[in-house]
Amino acid sequence: MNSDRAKVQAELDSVEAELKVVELQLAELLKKQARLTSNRKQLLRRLEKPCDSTQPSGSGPAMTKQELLRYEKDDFPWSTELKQSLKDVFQLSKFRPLQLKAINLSMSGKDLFLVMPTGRGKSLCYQLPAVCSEGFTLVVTPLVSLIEDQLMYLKSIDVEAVSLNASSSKEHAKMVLAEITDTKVPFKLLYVTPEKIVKSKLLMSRLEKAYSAGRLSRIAVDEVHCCSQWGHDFKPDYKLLEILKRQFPKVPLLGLTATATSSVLKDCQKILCVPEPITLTASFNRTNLYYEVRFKDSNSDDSISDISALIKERYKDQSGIVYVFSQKDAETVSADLQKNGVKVSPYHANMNPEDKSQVHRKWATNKIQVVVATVAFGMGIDKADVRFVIHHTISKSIENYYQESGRAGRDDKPADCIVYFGFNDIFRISAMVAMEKVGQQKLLTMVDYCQNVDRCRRSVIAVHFEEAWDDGGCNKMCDVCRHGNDYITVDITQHAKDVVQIVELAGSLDEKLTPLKVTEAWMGKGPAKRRKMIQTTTLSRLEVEAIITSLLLQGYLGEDFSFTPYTTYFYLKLGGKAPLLKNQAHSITMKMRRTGLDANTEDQLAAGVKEVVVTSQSPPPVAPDNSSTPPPRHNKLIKMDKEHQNLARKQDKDHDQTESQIGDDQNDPSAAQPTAIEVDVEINIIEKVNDSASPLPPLKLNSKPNSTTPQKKRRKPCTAAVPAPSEGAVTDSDHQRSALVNSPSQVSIISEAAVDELCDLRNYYSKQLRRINYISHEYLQNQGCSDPGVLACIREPLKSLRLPRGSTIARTARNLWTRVSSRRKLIQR
Ligand SMILES: Nc1ncnc2c1ncn2[C@@H]1O[C@H](COP(=O)(O)OP(=O)(O)OP(=O)(O)O)[C@@H](O)[C@H]1O
Repeated sequence: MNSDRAKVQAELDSVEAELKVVELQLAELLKKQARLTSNRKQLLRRLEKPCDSTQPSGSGPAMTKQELLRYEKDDFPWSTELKQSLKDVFQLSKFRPLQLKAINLSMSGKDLFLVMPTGRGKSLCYQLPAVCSEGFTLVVTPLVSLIEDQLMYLKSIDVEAVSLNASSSKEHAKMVLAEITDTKVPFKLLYVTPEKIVKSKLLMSRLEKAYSAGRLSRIAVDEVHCCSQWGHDFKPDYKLLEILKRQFPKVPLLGLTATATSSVLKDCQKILCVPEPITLTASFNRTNLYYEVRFKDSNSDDSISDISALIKERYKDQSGIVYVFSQKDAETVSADLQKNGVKVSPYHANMNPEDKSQVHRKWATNKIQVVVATVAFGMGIDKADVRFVIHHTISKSIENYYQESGRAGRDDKPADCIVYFGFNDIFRISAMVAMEKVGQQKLLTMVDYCQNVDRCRRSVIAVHFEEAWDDGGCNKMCDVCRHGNDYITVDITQHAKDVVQIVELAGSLDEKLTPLKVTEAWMGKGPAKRRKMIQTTTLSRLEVEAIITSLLLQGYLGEDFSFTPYTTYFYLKLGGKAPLLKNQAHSITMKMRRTGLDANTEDQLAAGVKEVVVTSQSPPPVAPDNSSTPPPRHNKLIKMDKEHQNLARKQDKDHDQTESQIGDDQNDPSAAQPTAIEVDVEINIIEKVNDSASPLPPLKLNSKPNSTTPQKKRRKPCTAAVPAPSEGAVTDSDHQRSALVNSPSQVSIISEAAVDELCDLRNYYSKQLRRINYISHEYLQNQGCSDPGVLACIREPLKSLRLPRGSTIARTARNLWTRVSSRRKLIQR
């Protein structure tokens, strides 16, 4: 009954495990379906409409393409003044794409979201209307430094602008507040930080007065993506800006951003209470920027010397920025570059304001060539001739990367954006963004951008901004398009299993492994104890890291964090897709850059290719038929396989020898019995029990086999009942067994109750051994022998009391007997 239940339970467990795998596969397929459906929708939309760089918001008022085209014209009542001011005030000859349309829409009183890449001239879209309108424009900007930059610029072109922020003096604030309600208000633009709007009741009351008097002509919310938690730069005060539309419903609002996706914009629209804004999105394709990813080697990080060489040679006398991860990195990288003869200065948030503006000034006037900066050096940096932006560490998201790298080439001339991608950096950043809502997700998109070896980099960026750029438009302005398909497609299923096994093993030992520990364990550098239990690899560190990264990206591994008051630790855990690896049919591939792989490594990787190796030059080789032969593995694994085979062969040999010994025994007439019944004691399966073959009536022992595994055949009840011996003292039953003890039960092993007997024998001998051990131990100690070697030697046989798998009853019984005898001899000596 119990064995039936166990059987059913085992089957149920297996069905449940399979169901889990199917569920995961379904989830994967559903995800794929959603992706494809959305892709189809976008493509259909593109087919329906003639192609244009502007995309009216789907949520906006039903404005047709034709109607929107109207706003590109210059026959509006304000058009002449616009043209004049563009030239006279801003000293610009013509509009850039989308500027005129945005300005006309805003001048017409429409609410508008303008999504335009960094450096393309968003500011003009509210500055020019401000100059050409009555009253003033309220501009909400997140940073005081940004405000100061804008004020400086506007002052230089004689446009009156003022600001109110936390650092404004009392007198200045008083003067500005008074001017807001002055009908002869002299300024055209009022810049404020969001917290000023949220916290200053006085400011709000003055703005209400200006609104009633019709003097508040427009509201511009710069960096509007900061409203949304889904954006990469969420700022809590932005969330409270809903007050603007609530208090000033008739004033047109213009939201500006360089990086918002449509879901972020939808969120912003809701937060700002703008019911039906028109969204204009300019193409994000900065055709003059060259994108490249370089790999940092964890063994010998030579990124600094690489960067120094680039700056001194390729970018000689050209201006650039090197972005780093932390303030400390800013100092050290800057010092290292200086040592290498590059004119640089660090820049980070912890510097005092004078030092910051001094560095900014020196860089802007080309007194220093490079600023080594954290992201604090960002918004408002408007130097036209930046020829390179190098990321010493990856950014925390594609949006961040796009914006940071986008500070290059604002003058539309060619410029380079290079990122150094290091395995360890992923986890430094991951720990940093652990508390952010979608921090990990966004970081992984950046990692994917870097790990990618086959898709045009600008089209990866495009997908992120929901644009569709075809690779043809890249003009070899990214490393992938420039160097062709220099990659191999590798089947990493076995590698994945090995890595997952390492993480699984750690989990079972209640251990957490950092990515470094996983890497080292897999490369065979962990503790010897663990090394024995896992499959190690001889792949190079770079490949090992690439595979682990790929498993993280594909969801076979996941992130696990542990927080202390001072730091956040990152560990690897099993990802949601790890159970799929239990399915034999499941396979994983990854594309790996060929450049940098040495021939040996490439062979090792290629050996694991089950499917195809693709390069643009060579046709795909025919996939080997792996139905009968397992795929070759790389050297170390092959070596391990060989070791396993040798061990197996040795075991077979031992087995044969033992069998032949048994054969010899069987030649002994006293032992001449029908063939011994082969019983796998561990799983307790009785192949066949021949009742009639029993020469002696079977012995019935009370104790039952300690096994839960179902048995194939019920044994016949035995008649001769012998009570089990009690622990310690020699009992009557011990004496009853004397026959058994004095001979290795060669007779009983072929009886129909052989298995029962064996188990009972085992119990019996076990107790005997324990007793003998105890006595011998005492005895030896009494004799003054406490030599640990002797004691260990006595104890040793006790450790292996479990019967080996595949052993015959005869062999096992004899083993036990030999042990008992040898112990006895030892005591008697
Ligand atoms: N029509 C134009 N013709 C030539 N230059 C222009 C034009 N419009 C703007 N610019 C210049 O482009 C540069 C960038 O403009 P602006 O600072 O407004 O960009 P932005 O889109 O706001 O960038 P960011 O997102 O970094 O703030 C400025 O130097 C500006 O003078």
